[in-house]
Amino acid sequence: MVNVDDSVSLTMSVNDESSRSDESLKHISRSISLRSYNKWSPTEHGVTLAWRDVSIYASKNTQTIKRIINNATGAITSGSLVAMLGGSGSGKTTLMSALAYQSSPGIIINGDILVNGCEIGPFMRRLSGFVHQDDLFYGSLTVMEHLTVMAHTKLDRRIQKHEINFIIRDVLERTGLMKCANTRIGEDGEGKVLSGGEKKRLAFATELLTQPAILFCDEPTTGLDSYNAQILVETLRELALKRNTAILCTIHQPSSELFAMFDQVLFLAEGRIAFFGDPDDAIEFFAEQGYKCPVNYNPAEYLISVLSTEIGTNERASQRISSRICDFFAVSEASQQRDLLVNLEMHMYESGTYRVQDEMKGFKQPNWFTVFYWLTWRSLLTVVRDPTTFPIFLREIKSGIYTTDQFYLANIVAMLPGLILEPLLFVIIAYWIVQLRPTLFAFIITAISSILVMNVSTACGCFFSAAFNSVPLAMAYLVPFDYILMITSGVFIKISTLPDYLSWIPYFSWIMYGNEAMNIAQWDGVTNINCTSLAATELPCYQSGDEVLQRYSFSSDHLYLNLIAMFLLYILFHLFGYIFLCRRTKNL
Ligand SMILES: Nc1ncnc2c1ncn2[C@@H]1O[C@H](COP(=O)(O)OP(=O)(O)OP(=O)(O)O)[C@@H](O)[C@H]1O
Repeated sequence: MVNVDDSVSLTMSVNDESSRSDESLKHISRSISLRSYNKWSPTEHGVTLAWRDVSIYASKNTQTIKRIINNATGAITSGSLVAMLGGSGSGKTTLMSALAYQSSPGIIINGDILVNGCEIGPFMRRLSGFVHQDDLFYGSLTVMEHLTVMAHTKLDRRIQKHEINFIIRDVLERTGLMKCANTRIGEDGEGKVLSGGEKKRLAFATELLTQPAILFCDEPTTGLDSYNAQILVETLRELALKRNTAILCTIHQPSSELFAMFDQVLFLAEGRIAFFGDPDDAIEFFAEQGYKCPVNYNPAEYLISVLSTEIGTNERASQRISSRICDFFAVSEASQQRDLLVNLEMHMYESGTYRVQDEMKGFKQPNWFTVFYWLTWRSLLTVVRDPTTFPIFLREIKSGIYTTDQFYLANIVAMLPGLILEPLLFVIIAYWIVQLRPTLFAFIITAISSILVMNVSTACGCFFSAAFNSVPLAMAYLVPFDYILMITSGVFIKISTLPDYLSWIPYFSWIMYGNEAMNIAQWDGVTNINCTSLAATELPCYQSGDEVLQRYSFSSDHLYLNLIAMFLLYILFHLFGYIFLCRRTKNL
């Protein structure tokens, strides 16, 4: 175990060996003073996120592997606001996702990524927040409703209700959203809803609920005008300073003012680091390489354009330029300064035996039923106000807010009231208009059968939606499946006349079960059907209810079996739906 004194003396010895300037010593010892090394406690002492020789590959299949990041080394410390810049496709999102432990399936990462001398792992979900470029929300909820659900599903279970309310108010104030607390989030293209800037701030507010030690933001200013972009970066700066949070943002073409607001800037070119240091030093470094930013020019835009690969005739020449700049940076003073900090972290990693669990076990997940309750509440609001979308579920599952079973059950429970009330209302109205059998028993069986048919149909829909990735594909299978079950429901074909190889199909037809149960309720025990009004027609005359049932190959003995069969089909479809949903979230 390494203690504070060891770490400081280690800094000194590293410093002596490398004969670094006083300034670099000051820089390093500033980060050391933020924490002690005899206990792994990023939430208490702040974080240093360091990565060394990180290469990232994407594999489409076993034959094709593409290198996206090439030997990147760097570190960010608590309280600093760092921007990652580079041309489109230079690897910003890929590197940031890897640092946040949020890489997609098929991405291979080589190299070391450490938080306070510990290899990153699933604990990053607790320790960090990730603000995605595209804001996905349940548009039918208000800002307050959204934050309430998120707070109850993300925060420690021991936090009291009044404390949760205080935390929500605090993040609303911090992000300037107090005035729109009761505004509907809304979908794009709707009337009076949150603006783009407010939605972006809501995405931050959601992440800030857990007070993350590290915050990753993927292009937070994209889509905002320069005024809103500046306000947002100011909010981030304040957060870094006051809460000691380490913040890493990827950013596209920031204005000169925005560029100067970052503590450090990291330039990527074709997966390599072209510069990492102060914004002013970046301008100076590029000028030393012969790329002096012209007066009245936006420096970030100019430096990115120097590093960007021009497609076409100049492609090779521009690749050579960016590669040369990366080579120069690798041996520059700024790079060596950064390496000191990274090497120290690596030393901690190699010699320390930190117990990540000690820090993480202090956190108590909200209990299963609390999460289930809040998801059900959100689903109910959404069902009543607006249907929802799948991408939000995938994102929230990926960030570990809840589990698939909680989500699936919550949605079933939220749908139930509608799926009971709707068929019940239909039966109450239609039953008496059509003048069906006027007994309470017949009425109850008809109502129960209708409710079960409706629920099994929805369960079947859930199963198909979970099993297929796209609506058209799900429909391509669902529609013929539905027709087959309808045809074999007993109304169109006498079931006993089906050929042997098709005779099993009605067993899967909940429409047949519902139809048989309702027919039994109407005809069982009827003995005297009056056929006089049919005399003039050629329709056959059935004298008793039994004869009617036989006409459809139904049997009055099957009444309760039909109801049980529909219930079993309901369970079966939901079970398969759940299994397929789990399959789709397995590799997230
Ligand atoms: N899973 C993947 N499989 C194959 N290639 C990938 C994968 N992810 C990223 N890439 C490729 O890696 C390169 C870098 O992508 P990345 O999204 O990290 O770039 P970026 O700098 O964030 O770009 P932009 O600014 O346009 O969002 C791109 O060429 C992209 O096509």
